[in-house]
Amino acid sequence: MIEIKALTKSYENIEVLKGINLTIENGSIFGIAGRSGAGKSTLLRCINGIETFDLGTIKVGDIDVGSLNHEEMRVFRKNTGMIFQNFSLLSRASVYENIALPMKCWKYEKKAIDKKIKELLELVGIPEKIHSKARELSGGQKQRVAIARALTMDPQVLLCDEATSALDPKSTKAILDLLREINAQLGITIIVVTHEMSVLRSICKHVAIVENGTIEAMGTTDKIFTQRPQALINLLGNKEIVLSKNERSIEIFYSRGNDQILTKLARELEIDFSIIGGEIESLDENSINSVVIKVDSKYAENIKKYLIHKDIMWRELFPQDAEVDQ
Ligand SMILES: Nc1ncnc2c1ncn2[C@@H]1O[C@H](COP(=O)(O)OP(=O)(O)OP(=O)(O)O)[C@@H](O)[C@H]1O
Repeated sequence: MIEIKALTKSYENIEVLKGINLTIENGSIFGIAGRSGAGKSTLLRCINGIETFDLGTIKVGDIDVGSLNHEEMRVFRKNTGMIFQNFSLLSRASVYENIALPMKCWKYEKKAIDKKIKELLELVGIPEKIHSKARELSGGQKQRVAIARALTMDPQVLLCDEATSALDPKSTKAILDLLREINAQLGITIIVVTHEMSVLRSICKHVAIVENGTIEAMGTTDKIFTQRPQALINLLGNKEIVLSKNERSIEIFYSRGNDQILTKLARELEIDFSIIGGEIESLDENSINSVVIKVDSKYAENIKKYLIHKDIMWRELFPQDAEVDQ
């Protein structure tokens, strides 16, 4: 378990983390979201000891990160792998050389290095690239190499700082699938810092939203995206909905198990509605998509009852100042 209590951190006189409290269970995939400058990366760097902090405690398992001396910190860092948006590879070096780096630092034998690199390249799905130069790889392949390098020391925690932000949607999906697989196969706790809602919705079970150095919302991803605390709305921006009198708007959240909900709703209740918005991230088992419908207000209560009966998450959306017939 990672336990952060009352963590504060300043750069010169500016406090960028203002009393962070956070608990992350072992083996979970935990998302940290927030606007640029909110303090997400600083928090991540405090967790793995790259950055010192002023007050509070960070415990990773039974290790009290703030109390480690130089040598203990070196050993501790073996236990936390990290990947970045820009991959941080040596571009002229080969895939083999890039992945071998941490093991060479720890003076592993060549035989052990060869074996580990072979295993890791199988795991990340690019065994044939072992002798390619890093600069010859696509973005997604580079991130696979970075993931392999981050796993060389068999860490229990993998920190991902905007790891998919530089990738196209297809590569993003492939890297997220890989992270999910690594989490399931190796039981590694993964902390994902991102500003992309689709990343949170696709792989994180729990989410914390950081605003200006404090955690303003925290909970399961389902709960955060259905209850939409103010911090999420600030991050997403409000949906613009135009309703005329006698119209209502309902947002319906669904996953792969109930992706036919709209057609069933229309057929079983014998009603018409318009689709006026939505966010379809993917149809993975775990991801939650949403669709916004506009209906005649006389159908609204029946629709809500139907969704409750079917155990489907929903919420009613109100325009700021449209004339809604309450
Ligand atoms: N080394 C540093 N020295 C001084 N100020 C810093 C340093 N690193 C970060 N900051 C400041 O701390 C604040 C938080 O930065 P941080 O990088 O943690 O935010 P972030 O939420 O990760 O943003 P982004 O998504 O843009 O990376 C910012 O105001 C930033 O300018």
